[in-house]
Amino acid sequence: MNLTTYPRRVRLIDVGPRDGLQNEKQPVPTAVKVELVHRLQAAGLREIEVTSYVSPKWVPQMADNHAVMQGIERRAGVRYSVLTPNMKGLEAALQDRPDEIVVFGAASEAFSQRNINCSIAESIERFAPVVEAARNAGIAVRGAMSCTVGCPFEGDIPPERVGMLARLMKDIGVQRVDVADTIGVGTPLKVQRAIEAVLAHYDIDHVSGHFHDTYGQALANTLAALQMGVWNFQCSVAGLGGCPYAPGATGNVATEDVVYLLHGLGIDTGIDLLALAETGAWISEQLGRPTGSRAGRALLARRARATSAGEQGA
Ligand SMILES: CC(C)(COP(=O)([O-])OP(=O)([O-])OC[C@H]1O[C@@H](n2cnc3c(N)ncnc32)[C@H](O)[C@@H]1OP(=O)([O-])[O-])[C@@H](O)C(=O)NCCC(=O)NCCSC(=O)C[C@@](C)(O)CC(=O)[O-]
Repeated sequence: MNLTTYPRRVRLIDVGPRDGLQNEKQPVPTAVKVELVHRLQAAGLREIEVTSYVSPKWVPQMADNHAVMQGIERRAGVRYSVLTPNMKGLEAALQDRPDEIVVFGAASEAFSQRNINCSIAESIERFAPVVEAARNAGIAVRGAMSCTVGCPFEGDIPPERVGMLARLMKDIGVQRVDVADTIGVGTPLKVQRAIEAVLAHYDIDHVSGHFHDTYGQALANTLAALQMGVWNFQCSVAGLGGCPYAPGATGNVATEDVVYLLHGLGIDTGIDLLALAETGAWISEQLGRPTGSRAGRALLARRARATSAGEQGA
């Protein structure tokens, strides 16, 4: 039997505090965001996307970026990243010393206009000085690439457009890129083609997968990316989230579900799955709804059954 070789370890970036919470209608208290970061790092996450320095008129939920960054107790070995769409965002972020900033562009013109109010070409012009200033300040730079398989306004996006965006990101000095299926319409082959187009410009160690789960394909897409050797993924605890400018899209694939898949494949993540499931249940309770993670729900239910059986046996 020809068994596929998977990476031996995988690095997960939990984007729950940022992507997960940015679309919440009710204000989420700063203290809850800070505690979420603390719980994620206690569960073993080594990369956390904490907040974004965007216009509070566009995304009110992230208006407390400074307070969140100042509130977290940083752990050695954990990388804290933040989104910065322009120089104004970077200047604000620099005061809080993130380890990494994220510029975010799109492979779709229509989405770029709706999300950041400019064309793809203009976005790259805006990002260039942001990338340069961040790198001069010793801060790493990631580039999020939205709509790499489909766009809520333009439909299917051909891989060549994704490759073109990756080249533009590379040209301005972005060190690694995320291949994002913003609205979760991708299926494994489409996702693999998008990644393949990016691999013409970035090596496999500098490409990550970011899959929303709208059509229930995110785990299959994760597996398809793993089969290509991708070993960095973004996901969101409890499956929180979605972009306010991507109508109809649901949250990211739940971190717990990805960890369950990876551990089942014998891949090391350094994450304590039960602690992560508890974190997913906790943040969902704070938001007043059940967790969106199936693995998280199942694990906690199994533990509750075991506890109750133990109590009855005692
Ligand atoms: C990019 C802008 C700012 C352009 O917005 P704009 O209106 O074109 O900006 P502007 O430069 O004309 O400025 C207009 C006003 O915004 C202020 N402003 C300008 N910049 C900032 C800033 N950085 N921080 C705070 N305020 C800012 C600026 O000071 C001014 O304030 P006013 O004079 O009117 O009071 C706006 O479109 C914006 O904030 N967009 C953010 C959209 C966003 O955050 N989307 C979600 C994140 S992306 C995502 O979720 C996808 C991802 C990454 O997860 C991957 C995937 O799944 O696809």
